[in-house]
Formats: sequence, C-alpha cells, structure tokens
Amino acid sequence: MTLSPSSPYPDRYALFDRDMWQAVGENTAYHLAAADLDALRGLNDTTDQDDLSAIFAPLIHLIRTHRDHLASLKTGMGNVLGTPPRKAPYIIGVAGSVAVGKSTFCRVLRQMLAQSLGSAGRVDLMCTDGFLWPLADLEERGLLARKGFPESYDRRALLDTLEQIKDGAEQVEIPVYSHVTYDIDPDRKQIIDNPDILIVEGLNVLEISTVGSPVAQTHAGDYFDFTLYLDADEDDIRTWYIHRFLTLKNSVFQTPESYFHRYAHLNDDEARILAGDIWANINAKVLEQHVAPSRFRADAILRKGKGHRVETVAVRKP
Ligand SMILES: Nc1ncnc2c1ncn2[C@@H]1O[C@H](COP(=O)(O)OP(=O)(O)OP(=O)(O)O)[C@@H](O)[C@H]1O
Ligand SMILES: CC(C)(CO)[C@@H](O)C(=O)NCCC(=O)O
Repeated sequence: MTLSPSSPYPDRYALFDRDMWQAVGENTAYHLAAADLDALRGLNDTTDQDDLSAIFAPLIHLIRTHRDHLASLKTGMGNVLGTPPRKAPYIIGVAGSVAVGKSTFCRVLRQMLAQSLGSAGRVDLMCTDGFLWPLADLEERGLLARKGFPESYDRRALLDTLEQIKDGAEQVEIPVYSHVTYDIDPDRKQIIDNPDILIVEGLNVLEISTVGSPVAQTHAGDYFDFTLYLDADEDDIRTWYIHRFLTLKNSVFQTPESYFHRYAHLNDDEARILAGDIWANINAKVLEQHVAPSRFRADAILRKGKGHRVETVAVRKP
C-alpha cells in the first residue's frame, strides 16, 4: 500500500476537507427539516443542519451518481446479453467502531436518500447486530467478552440473508437486537421487502470472514454496491463511549429491563471506570483487530474530529 507523504490515505483515495467536500454537493437540494433531524439524532450526537449541507448532500450526490450509472451499466450489459437486468436493491454498507455514531449517521442518510428518490422509492436500514448470537449462547460458549468480534455473529446467517436480499427476494425476515436487554429480541423481526436502497450498518460489514470452507472465503462486502467507513481517533471514540455510558447509567440502566441495571447504583466516577474497562477489554480490541483494519476497503472514509464533526472525507478515486 502506498501512502502519500501528505495524506494518511493510500494513493487510490482523493482527500477532501470539509469545504472542498461541500463544494462537491453544490447545486444539490438535499435537506431535512430541523424537527426531522431532531427525531433522528441519537444520544449525545451533534449532527446539525450544517452537516446536512456540508457532509450529507455531497455524499448523496455521489451515491446517486454511482447508482444511476450502475443502472445504465446493467441495462447496457442486459442489452448485450439479451436478458433484462434483475430488480435488486442497491446496497450501501456502513462500518465503524462501537460509539462512533453509525446509528445517527445511517438514520440521516436513509431519510435524505429517501427524499432524493421521491415518493416512489423506498430506503430500508438494517443493522448486523441482529445477527449476534443470542446472549445465552454467547454466555454458554464463553464469548460474552468477545461481543463484536467475528465469532460473536452468526456470519453464515448474515451472508445468506444478504444473498437473498441481493437476489431481489421479497419479505426477508431478519432478527432484531436490543441494546437495552443486550440480546436478540425474541418478539421482534424486521422485514426487508425488496427496497430500492438498503443501508446495512455494523462493525463488521467490511470484514472478510472464513465461514464454511476456509478456502471459499465469503466477504460480506461482495454484496455491497457502495461502502462507507466512519472513522475517528480511538481516544475520541473512547471519550464518546464513556460519556454515553454515563448518560445511559443515569437513564436507561435505571429500568429493570436493562442488562446494565446491575450497574444502575454506581456513582459517576465508578461508572466512568467501568465504562473505560469495557472499552479497553472489548470494544478497543475489536476496533484495533477487526474494524480499523477493514477501513481501506471502503469506497469513502468519513473522519470525525473531537466534536463529532466530520472533518475530512476520503473517496476512492474512480
Ligand atoms: N447499553 C445500552 N443501553 C441502551 N442503549 C444503548 C446501549 N449501548 C448503546 N446504546 C444505543 O444503541 C445505539 C447503537 O450504539 P452502537 O454502540 O452500536 O454504535 P453506534 O451506532 O456507532 O453508536 P452511536 O450512534 O451512539 O455512536 C446508540 O444509539 C446508543 O445510544
Ligand atoms: C452490540 C455491539 C457489539 C455492537 O453494536 C456493541 O454495542 C456491544 O455491545 N459491545 C460489547 C461491549 C459493550 O457492552 O460495550
């Protein structure tokens, strides 16, 4: 891999600062009303109207351009082969660490993409957390401290599901994970019904795993048309994780349904220490060993600075 002296990215990426990136989206009119954005923002997330025009509008412009050209390519190939192209969702993968802000990012992306497609288009969002093994299985197999690592997911089921969706299947049922119970929710299923665009969010969307035969490596990335990686310094993500843990300790953890209810009585200093330990023992390791190494497989890498604001966007050159 060649890294240019002035850029932390391989040469195949073009690097944009916030102003340069905003210019890519100039003359586009993708926006969200303030109330809609408020409803999509997750805990402690700072995504604001300026991010919509500076970060999301150019990204949507790029994704729409890619999707439109891909459709023409498919039609052209179909003409040569005499077979009309299949209707299959355009799938966007969004990877990044725990607590980097994927959830808010994906909800906003979904809403703005849906708006850009108009009333005829449908954009769905799913999270790979639904493919974590149930909590009891993780406990039985000694994998509780490995949550987020490749072996904590039913990778075969995830890949089979992506394959079905990519094949244009209707009514694909997927499991749903609850952050509150820390487990798969047995009472909920999500239905993916052949949307126009599907966003798949998760730690592991860019990871290469060996499921089945070690020779026949299956890569979740094989199913994606466009991939994004949400990046930030580990120190910053750690700070966001601990801050969020404190907020949760004083809210969700107080309810008996919360898996972390056992820590509801901790004072803030104790909770900060516990969160730092969970970060160091689990999430930092997943980030270092599995998530961050997958970064340079992404089509675009959005890097956040201390205040959660995206400061640079690196895009794979066409
Ligand atoms: N223990 C918990 N109890 C309740 N909700 C939680 C808990 N941990 C995380 N969440 C919520 O679940 C969502 C997903 O968090 P996750 O750590 O998977 O990564 P993320 O999507 O990058 O997070 P975020 O968007 O908050 O940065 C977040 O919106 C967060 O507020
Ligand atoms: C569910 C995952 C793996 C990913 O979203 C993560 O939020 C998680 O629960 N990690 C385990 C360590 C922790 O509780 O933060």
